[in-house]
Amino acid sequence: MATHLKNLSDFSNTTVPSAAGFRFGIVVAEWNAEITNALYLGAYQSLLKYGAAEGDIFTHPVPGSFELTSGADLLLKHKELDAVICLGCVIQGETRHFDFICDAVAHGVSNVAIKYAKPVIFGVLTTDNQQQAIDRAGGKHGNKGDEAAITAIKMADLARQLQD
Ligand SMILES: Nc1c(NC[C@H](O)[C@H](O)[C@H](O)CO)[nH]c(=O)[nH]c1=O
Ligand SMILES: CC(=O)[C@@H](O)COP(=O)(O)O
Repeated sequence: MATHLKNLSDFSNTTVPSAAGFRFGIVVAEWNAEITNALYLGAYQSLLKYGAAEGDIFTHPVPGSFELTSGADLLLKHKELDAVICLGCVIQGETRHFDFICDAVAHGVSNVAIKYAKPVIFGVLTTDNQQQAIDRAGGKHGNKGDEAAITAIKMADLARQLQD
């Protein structure tokens, strides 16, 4: 379903488990900071809303979305976490650089998730222009950060259920 048909912050049709006791890493790209800061705010507030403790949320900036993979890997290597949320915003420019970054990050975070058997959430906007990003970072289509946080909670809860 395309985002314009589904608000990224609407979870009225689903059950969100409690986030209490889960430990979350968040890596945030500094590129397009006005967008990624909004994504972070949405994700952080969503984690708290569903019961995560402030002391269980570990946030680290990285230069750009390409470094989200390395950031997630370092967090999982050095900290006991239940999930990592990767937040970034890649906006099409004049060259094909956009394609390479988006592809690298999507595959990269997936590989980190498999490497550590931990949920690593792809909270990265990949847009044609700035307005599309604004619309998905707290604008008319909601906040991708909210969606990423809820996804992290659900996946951490699934992992805990399967461990028991
Ligand atoms: N153009 C965007 C970038 N570019 C930077 C890369 O992510 C990376 O930091 C650089 O290539 C050095 O490795 N990053 C974004 O997050 N968003 C962009 O629109
Ligand atoms: C996604 C990018 O790296 C891009 O915004 C950089 O812009 P350009 O392709 O014009 O160099």
